[in-house]
Amino acid sequence: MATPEASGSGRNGQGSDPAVTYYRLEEVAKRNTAEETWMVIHGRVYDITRFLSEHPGGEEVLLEQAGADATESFEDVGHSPDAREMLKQYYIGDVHPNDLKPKDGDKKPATRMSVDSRRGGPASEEEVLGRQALSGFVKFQQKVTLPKMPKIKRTV
Ligand code: HEM
Repeated sequence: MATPEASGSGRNGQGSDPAVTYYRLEEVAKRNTAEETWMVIHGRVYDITRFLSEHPGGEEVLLEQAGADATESFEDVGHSPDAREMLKQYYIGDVHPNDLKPKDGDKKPATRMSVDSRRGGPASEEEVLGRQALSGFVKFQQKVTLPKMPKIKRTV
């Protein structure tokens, strides 16, 4: 390793599991050849160099994803439970927490929030304008119609 930063993979504190080796995506990206092939699947880093020639789906598809996050491609293929089990043999560590995209767990809630802003997300511009228009209309209606309302005369 050239610089301490580059070898900064190693173990890392900051609320992370000390038993796990964390890798920066920058480091994973360097392992993008048939001589050294790493890939990320669901936030975990795999060294699949020795698996390349054994992959039932062929070497080429793996090399296309080498050094990158292959989660989507891996899932798109609909790999069997056996294939998922195989992953364990090649696991070398986790993606460094600072490099984790808010994707894995947070993507879906974020989408839901944008659809349903009552869950705490910021209201869209249209929604704000809509609310303002509605409240303006109600105020206008009160001003216009209330004075014209007939007074109820008590007869008793
Ligand atoms: C280290 C990660 C991977 C492992 C352990 C793995 C393992 C396997 C296994 C065991 C199969 C046989 C079918 C099954 O059991 O599901 C398979 C098929 C296949 N895999 Fe992977 N795979 C990996 C990554 C990938 C990636 C990243 C891609 C795509 C970019 C991919 C594409 C395919 C394709 C196209 C097939 C053939 C499916 C078919 O012919 O039905 N695999 N893989």
